[in-house]
Amino acid sequence: MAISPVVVVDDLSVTYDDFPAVKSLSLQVERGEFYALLGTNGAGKTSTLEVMEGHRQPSSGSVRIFGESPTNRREVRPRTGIMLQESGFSPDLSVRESVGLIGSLSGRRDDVARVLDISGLAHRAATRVSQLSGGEKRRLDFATAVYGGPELVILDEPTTGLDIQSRDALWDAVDRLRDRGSTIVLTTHYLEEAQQRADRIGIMHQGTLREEGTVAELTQALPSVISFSLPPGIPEPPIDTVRVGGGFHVETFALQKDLYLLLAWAEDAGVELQDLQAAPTRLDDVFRVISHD
Ligand SMILES: Nc1ncnc2c1ncn2[C@@H]1O[C@H](COP(=O)(O)OP(=O)(O)OP(=O)(O)O)[C@@H](O)[C@H]1O
Repeated sequence: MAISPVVVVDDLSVTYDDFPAVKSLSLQVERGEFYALLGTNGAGKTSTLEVMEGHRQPSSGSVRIFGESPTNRREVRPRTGIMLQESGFSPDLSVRESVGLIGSLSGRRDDVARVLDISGLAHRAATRVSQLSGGEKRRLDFATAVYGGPELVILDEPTTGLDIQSRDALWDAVDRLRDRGSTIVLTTHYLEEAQQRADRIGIMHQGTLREEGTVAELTQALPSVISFSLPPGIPEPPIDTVRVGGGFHVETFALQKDLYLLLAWAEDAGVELQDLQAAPTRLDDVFRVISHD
């Protein structure tokens, strides 16, 4: 029997007054998959996630989570952990009490001390929420989302405002959830996080999904770049170059072959290639092309 996708977004539109924020968006996230939804500011990512979370009604189209409407809280909530961009905690509760309370409302079970530990909040367990720093509040958001190891975890810009150690700790915790089979939906403006971790990436711009695929699929349409400088008086190498500033760029779909040609020429001519760099196409490059208009 085929396993149905965990998230199905079908022809979704979200309109605010007359403004179309999400336009006919369709995507699916399979069980165990890590899906990153990327896009420019205002592309419609949060609006899409809010419908997935059951916090917003679609203007048209539909979203199904585990085959159910996201507003069917009894079915969906115990299986879904959500880290919003902003969430409301009672300022007078301690961190331990907040995780225990919100965790138990999810209908899942867990050991509060364990959750505090993986979220980097063990040393703040007795601190009141009102006394947490911005980064510590993000960790608390994360703690409540991963409480009980939900089957689906939705993370809306989870690492914004976190220092590098906290980011590493957060991704370690997400890796452990994935090892146990959880499905992850992420939005982030840190493209390298998506490039390193996501199985598939969707790139939104102005309300529509412009591209979708693995990192390899998304980057293959754009060339890799070799860049270098030459000492004065040296003739140009026998491959197509573009002058950029004081140096040269080679745009290529055959990185290994062209790099070899360049290095062989430099070796034969006794030329030192200065500032040599050979970079495969990055997600940033794809993102820039898509979000140009
Ligand atoms: N409640 C609202 N009322 C009116 N317009 C809204 C509302 N919420 C969002 N918008 C508009 O809808 C568009 C999409 O917003 P959304 O927050 O979904 O984008 P986003 O991709 O998450 O952006 P960012 O990366 O900046 O968080 C934006 O132009 C935003 O101004």
